[in-house]
Amino acid sequence: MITTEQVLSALRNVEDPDLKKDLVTLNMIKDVKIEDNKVAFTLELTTPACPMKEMLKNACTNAVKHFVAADAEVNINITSRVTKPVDTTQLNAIKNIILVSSGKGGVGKSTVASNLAVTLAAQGAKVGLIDADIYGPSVPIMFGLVGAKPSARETEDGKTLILPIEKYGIKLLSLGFFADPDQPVPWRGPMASNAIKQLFNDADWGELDYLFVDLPPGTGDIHITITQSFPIAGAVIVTTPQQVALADTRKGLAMFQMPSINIPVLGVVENMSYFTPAELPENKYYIFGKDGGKELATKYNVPFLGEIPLVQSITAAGDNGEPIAMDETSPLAQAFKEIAGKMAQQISINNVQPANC
Ligand SMILES: Nc1ncnc2c1ncn2[C@@H]1O[C@H](COP(=O)(O)OP(=O)(O)OP(=O)(O)O)[C@@H](O)[C@H]1O
Repeated sequence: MITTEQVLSALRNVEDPDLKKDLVTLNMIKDVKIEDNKVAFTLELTTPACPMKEMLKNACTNAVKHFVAADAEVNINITSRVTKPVDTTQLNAIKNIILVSSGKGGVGKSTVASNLAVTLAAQGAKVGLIDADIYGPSVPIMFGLVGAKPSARETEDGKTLILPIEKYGIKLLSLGFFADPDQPVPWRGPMASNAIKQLFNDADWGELDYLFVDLPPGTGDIHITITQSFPIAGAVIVTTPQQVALADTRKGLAMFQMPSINIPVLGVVENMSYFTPAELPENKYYIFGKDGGKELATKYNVPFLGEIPLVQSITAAGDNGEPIAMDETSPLAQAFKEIAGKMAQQISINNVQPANC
């Protein structure tokens, strides 16, 4: 007769390679049920985007068969409960705020933010996206919401909350929703900072696992406001491979690592890494240089999250209001899945509670 204790004891031999603890100590094994030689339990991961899902599942099965009974039939149900940084009481229902940043404009920051958001939402995470790009908010275009206006609701204590607009399962707010798309808004520093703060504090976000923030390019007032006003889980840095872009990216990255800002850099994404013609998908032309993003990540000792090729369909999808990662058949959906997985994994590592150590 197999017992729950035997199963748990076997699973103590399976370690989460990132969190460096066994799954039982990490409290990731739930609902163990045993009937004859049938062993069922739930494996609760720290993100639905976990890239090690299959590996951990196999390791659990092997551990039960090896340490308990070779003929055990193991049935594992995988769920997730996204973790949050240790000491955040502010914006409590938002577990992880992720800044998407770039040193230069036009390198694909909004494209990366939108596609990562879509990817995580498709995997079952609760996702929000704030477009804080005061110079050219692109989220309304990328989500087919040009001209959309969010509504508001009154709370019981008389406060007015903006209701984010929901599209593809993502809650969205953009500065672009509050301005005429054809009229440039000459934001002055304090005005822009206040508007951004409102998008966080005066909106009805509900519960979110990940809230992405598409920052303006460079390093400026908005960056300072956000990093000093809210608990940030980390920053994703987007660059292209050219030296001119990398030079600016270095500055952006160094800003997050300054002791006064001190925000974890979750990793570098290299966009427009190479050109691939649709008719010759095997051919890769490194027109802007090779491995610049990877080398930058190595130099600053931060993870390299992945490469995204330069392909026409990305622009077309963005312009049509459907981020490319929504198309599961596109190789880009796979690229974004890998990047999202590595990013979420990095957040989970940073969020390990000291109590577990
Ligand atoms: N990998 C890619 N392949 C082809 N086109 C791309 C790629 N990445 C981004 N683009 C296109 O490049 C343009 C700029 O991208 P995006 O708006 O994401 O950049 P950004 O860094 O957010 O710019 P901004 O500085 O305006 O905020 C868009 O038209 C987008 O569709």
